[in-house]
Amino acid sequence: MTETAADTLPSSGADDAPEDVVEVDDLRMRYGSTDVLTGVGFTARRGEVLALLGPNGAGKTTTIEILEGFRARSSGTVRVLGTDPISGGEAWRSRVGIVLQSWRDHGRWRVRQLLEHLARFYVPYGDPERDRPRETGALLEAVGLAEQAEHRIQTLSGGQRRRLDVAIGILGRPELLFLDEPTAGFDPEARRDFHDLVHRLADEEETTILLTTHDLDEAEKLADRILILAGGGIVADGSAEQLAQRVESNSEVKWTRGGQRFVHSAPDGTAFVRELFEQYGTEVSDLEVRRATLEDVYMDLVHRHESGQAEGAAAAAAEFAEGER
Ligand SMILES: Nc1ncnc2c1ncn2[C@@H]1O[C@H](COP(=O)(O)OP(=O)(O)OP(=O)(O)O)[C@@H](O)[C@H]1O
Repeated sequence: MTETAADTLPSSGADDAPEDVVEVDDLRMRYGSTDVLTGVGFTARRGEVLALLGPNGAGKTTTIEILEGFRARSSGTVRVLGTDPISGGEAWRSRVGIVLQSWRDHGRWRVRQLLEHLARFYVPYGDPERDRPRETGALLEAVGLAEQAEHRIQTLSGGQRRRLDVAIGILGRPELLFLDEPTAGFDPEARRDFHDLVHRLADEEETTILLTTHDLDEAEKLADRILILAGGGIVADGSAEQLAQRVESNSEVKWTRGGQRFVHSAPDGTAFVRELFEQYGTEVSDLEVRRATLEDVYMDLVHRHESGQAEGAAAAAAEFAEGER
């Protein structure tokens, strides 16, 4: 990332920008006679990282493509950076970053060459608040491709190509970044570097980030808020901790006493541990308490939807989101 004054100083004009970068209300999408989205609603604020989760075919890519302006919706209200994406012009597009599929068409180009070529698009849209485009050398460093700068794209590994996709997505220092399954094919180190990059973009540049992933661990690590899309609507909206509180699941308590390992499932883990210590005191060691994880929440909500309780789940989500505001 370039080290310019725009990186480190708070941007004056940004304070006037609307807090809600994405506003979606009653979004519906029908393909032929199939309703895929039947009333999606959510907002994303400046600098917020949102993970959109949901089973295969739930409509995550459809939702993102509508927000990107690549797909016309059937009905509903959508505002992205204050504009309806379907009528967003070039200036609007320059403020949005997109990481979709790999760039397969430019195999003979060199990494730096492609980035410098694409960077020209952003030159007319530079502004004092956000220095556009990023300087290529700093960008290559930020995504871990400095050593491959002069390599042809067709010689990159799958993970390196994905890093290039990310570089292309953030080249214009976007205010809003869409990432569709960004870490598919990343090794653990690349994944961690990418997570650091996402945190830096959100914290230092107040970039709003909307990502889709099937990796619940990744969603939990990256996202300020998690949205679960199932049955055509958002059935959960909140932080991982907030969602975990919604699921009535037992805590799993493990401990060792007299050289033996014990496991117990209790509705109230804290009360059980208190009793355990009252009874056995210092004989208890290696205590572990595991509460509901994001995976438990996800499974619970998606199964509830699949077993026909979708409306109840969606209504509970709306009520919960309202209570959190
Ligand atoms: N252009 C299209 N024409 C008809 N149906 C489509 C079209 N695009 C997507 N669909 C259908 O809409 C549904 C949602 O697809 P979408 O790709 O948005 O889901 P997704 O949540 O992103 O899935 P995945 O997790 O598998 O990527 C699927 O049933 C899909 O077959």
